[in-house]
Amino acid sequence: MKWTVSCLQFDISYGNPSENIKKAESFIERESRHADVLVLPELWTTGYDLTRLDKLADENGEASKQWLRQTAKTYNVHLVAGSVAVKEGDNVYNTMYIADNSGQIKKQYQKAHLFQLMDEHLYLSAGSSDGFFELDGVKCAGLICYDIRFPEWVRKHTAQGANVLFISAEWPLPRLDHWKSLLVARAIENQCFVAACNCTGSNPDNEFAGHSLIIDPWGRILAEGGQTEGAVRAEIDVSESTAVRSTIPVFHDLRSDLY
Ligand SMILES: O=C(O)CCC(=O)C(=O)O
Repeated sequence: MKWTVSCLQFDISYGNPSENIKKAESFIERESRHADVLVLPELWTTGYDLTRLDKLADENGEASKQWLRQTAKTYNVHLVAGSVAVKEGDNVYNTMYIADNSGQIKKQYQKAHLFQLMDEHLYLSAGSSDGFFELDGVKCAGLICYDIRFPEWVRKHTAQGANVLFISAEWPLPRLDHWKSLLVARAIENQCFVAACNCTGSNPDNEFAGHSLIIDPWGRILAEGGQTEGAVRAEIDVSESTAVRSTIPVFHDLRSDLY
């Protein structure tokens, strides 16, 4: 399967969902002419407006899912729709939705690792189920930002066969070097493609790094954004992941008797 994948990196308007939805739609409208799969950043409707998140969060994700079904179908594109704040009962989750190009929701993933340095644990609840899904018969996983610091969590998904990792993030500029090194390492050690979408711009507390990346299973960077808004696009041939896994059979050679 060959896909053109595009990460839509943009400056998220703080606590302003209607502005952000308008901006995302115009990116999606333009980029759907060039790509099969589009990836959005983390918390792209609200940004990290944590103190108001309880009010801004989408009740059970109903509005987000409705928007996603319609948008994916209208533009005939698979959407890894970043993440949005979703309220379930008394809890708010950092939730990623994925829809295929027929408008069917394929997956919901709630961020498993909350980033204490940005106070996420005070305002959000951690999810506890995996991010594994399939699109066009391709095994994929969706993960969110801080999750990439947990190689065991990523490996859980690739051990289940995921050949493509989609990451949505609001990764701060001071740790841009970590962002790049961690993503390249996750691609190499898991012998998979990585498509990672980070936002640009800033909020009252952080400046964000942009530099969305698309990386192949050898760890080569196929496309990289800068610090300004735009689409970061590359064609990927998913079978390359299987080819690399048979050249260096890491998954076969794993010593699960030792660790
Ligand atoms: O791990 C990091 O340095 C950044 C993580 C982060 O910003 C997040 O999970 O929102």
